[in-house]
This record gives sequence, structure tokens and C-alpha cells, in this order.
Amino acid sequence: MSNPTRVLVLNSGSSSVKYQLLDMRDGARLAVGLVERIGEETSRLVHTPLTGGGAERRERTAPIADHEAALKAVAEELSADGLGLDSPELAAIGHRVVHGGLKFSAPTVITDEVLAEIERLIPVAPLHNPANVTGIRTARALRPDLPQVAVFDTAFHTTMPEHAARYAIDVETADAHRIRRYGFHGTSHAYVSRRVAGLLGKDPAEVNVIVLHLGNGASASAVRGGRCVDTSMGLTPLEGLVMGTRSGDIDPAVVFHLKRVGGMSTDEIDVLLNKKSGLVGLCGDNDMREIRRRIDEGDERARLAFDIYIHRLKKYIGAYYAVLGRVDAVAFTAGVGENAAPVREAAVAGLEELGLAVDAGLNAARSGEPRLISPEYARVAVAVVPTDEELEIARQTYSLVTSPAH
Ligand SMILES: Nc1ncnc2c1ncn2[C@@H]1O[C@H](COP(=O)(O)OP(=O)(O)O)[C@@H](O)[C@H]1O
Ligand SMILES: CC(=O)OP(=O)(O)O
Ligand SMILES: [Mg+2]
Repeated sequence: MSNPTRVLVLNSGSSSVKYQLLDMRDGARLAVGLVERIGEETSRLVHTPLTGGGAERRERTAPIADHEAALKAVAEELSADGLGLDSPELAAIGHRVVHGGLKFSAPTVITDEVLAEIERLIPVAPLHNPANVTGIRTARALRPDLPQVAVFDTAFHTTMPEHAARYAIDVETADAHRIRRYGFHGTSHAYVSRRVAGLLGKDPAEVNVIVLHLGNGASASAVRGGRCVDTSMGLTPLEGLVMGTRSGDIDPAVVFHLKRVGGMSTDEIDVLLNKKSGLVGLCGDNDMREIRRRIDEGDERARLAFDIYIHRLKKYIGAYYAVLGRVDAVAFTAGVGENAAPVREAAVAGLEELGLAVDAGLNAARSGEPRLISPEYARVAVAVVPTDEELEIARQTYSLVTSPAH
């Protein structure tokens, strides 16, 4: 039999699992899917096989209690299309792992030791690493013989210089607890910054890009010649931009104040800042579509939430402009960045002196392809680049397991 060429990618989030099965000979997708609202009554699995003509999208709506059950349901759906985890054509499973700490700066074949380290990092990625660990354990139980690879969100950011990665706190304390800026969404920042260079017809080594990854979690990065030099998320994915449910930047003294004066426990404050803040804390909704709908109806709270979101975004564009000195492109990606034209328009508004502008017609157009939305005359290109973390994870996974050293 010829060598197996398929890779299954699992992107396990706090309450969801996104997955794709790809054939690495040409990067073709054989199946894609999503399990959302895991642990709730309203769980939903949407599976789309892409092999053969006329294959239909299937949906399950029975409650799915946890990530283990979610993965088993995914395995069943794949089996129903003859694409099950038992397939001899499967070469590896690639897992998105959010926090890799100091140990991991490249894709890594998962051993018991690697898994133990990912577990050890749970306190610094409490919404993400537990789901990643369950995903890995369940996949290993289903196919113990198959190589499983971890692709870390933090890896791309390990090139940050010390002056960007270190917080200005006591050095001994910081080192003792490995406190520093790690940064996340790195697979997306790497992929998008490379695609932007392609869009400009240039080598990634020649271009400086500000990447704005705006999903439910959101982060900005400054990329100089293909290497990350700064990013907005920190020790954990809580710092930086305003997100769906996370506060992003706040004065750290807010935490002491809530403890001492507000009588809240550390865990309560953690939940407040990670799950009840950001857009949802400001206006009750974390979906940008719903927020825009409310704004159109004249809702003041939704308007203010939007304005706070944009103000923070603009501050990071300015900061990273200064960090890079010369900017060739600003790229918007992920759910909000790819789809919300009003966010892109507002984030760039008033930055003409920096060479930034958006063409209203180009901005309003829709496409699944990377594209420019700045007018011809603008000095800095503004781009919309659909991210593809799954393809990037599959490539890195396949390349590792087929490398001669493996
Ligand atoms: N058509 C759209 N218009 C505006 N915002 C959108 C649209 N589609 C998705 N979004 C936003 O994208 C978010 C999800 O982004 P995504 O990158 O999938 O996040 P995550 O990977 O963190 O789950 C949604 O919460 C919503 O705010
Ligand atoms: C790291 C992170 O915030 O990831 P996500 O956007 O998937 O929540
Ligand atoms: Mg995401």
C-alpha cells in the first residue's frame, strides 16, 4: 500500500471543536465540521463530507456532554462517510494546542511527557488547554498507533525580542513563575502575514505587517519580515484587545480592588474577566452581527460596546505602527475581521495621515479569498485574509511525520 497521506486536524476550543480531514497530496478537504455548545442542552454538530458529488451537510442536535463525547461523535460521522479514524490512509492527527509555554517553539510529536507539559500549562490557558488535553487523550485512545502532533498557538511568537516579551516586574519573581508575554493565535498570525506578502507580490522577508485576528478571542501582532516582534496577548489569552467575553487590557489593580473592596474571590474575578467581560459584559451580546443589528436599531449600549472595541483596536494599530516603523500592510482576519466591514472601516477611520484608508466599495464586497480593501493611492495596504489554522496545522503535522528524522 502507498504511504498514508491524510491528516485529521482537531481545533478544540473551550466549548467547541472544529475539525477538518485533509489529503496532503494537494491539501484537498475531505470533510469539515464543527461541534458547538459542548456541555449545554443545545449542543450541535454540523458535519460536511466533501468527497464525491452531492454529499450533504448533516446536523445533530442531541446534547453533547463534554469534549470526549464530542470527539466520539465526530469519529462516528467520519466513519459514516468511510473516512473513519480506523482508515489506513490516515497519516497523523494534528491538534491545535493553545499554550506551549517555554518548552515548545515548533510542532511536536505528542508523547506522555509532552502531554504532561500541556497539562501543566492549564493554569495559564484555563479556557483552552483542558479541551486540548481531552482532545489528545480521546484521539490517542481511538488510534494509539497513529502519530499525534501538537501545533502550538505560542510557537510563532517565540521570536519576540526580550524587550517585547518581558513585563516590567521584578525579574526574579517573573523568572521563578515563568511570567512573560507568550502570545496566542500564532498559527493564524503566521499564515495571514505570509498570505499578505503573497497578495502584495513580495517575499515575506521583505514585508512588515500588522495582523488583527478578530474572532471570539482576538489578538494583534506586529510581524517584521515574517517574524513576530510583538503581540497583544500575554501570559494568558486575556490581555490586549476587547474580545467576545474577555476584557483585554485593564489596570491590574482592578483585581486587587475587586478582592479588597468588592469582596470577590480570585476565581470569581477570573470568571468575570474571562467570561463575563468584553463585548458580552458591555452589552450582553458577543456576536458582532447582533451588535451591529442593535446599533442599527439605535441601541446605545451596543453602540458604546462597539466604540470601546474599536478604540482599543485603533490603539494597537498605532502602537504596532510605531514598533514596526514602516508598515506595508494591515490585515484583518478571523470571524469578525473577515466578515464585519463596519469594524474594518471604523478601525482605520482617521488614520489617513499614517497612510491608511479603506475603499468603501471594496470593503463592502464579500469573498472567501484574500483581497485588498485599500484604495490605489493608500501608502499602506489594508487586506482581508481568511485565516486557515486547520490547513496550516495539517501542513506542519504532515511535514513533521514525513520528515526523515521522524
Ligand atoms: N457575518 C458576520 N458578521 C460579523 N461578525 C461575524 C460574522 N460571522 C462571524 N462573526 C463574528 O465572528 C465571531 C467568531 O469568530 P471565530 O473566528 O470563528 O472565533 P473563534 O475561533 O474564537 O470561535 C462571532 O462571535 C461573531 O462575532
Ligand atoms: C487563544 C485564543 O484566544 O483562542 P480562541 O480565539 O480560539 O478562543
Ligand atoms: Mg479561533
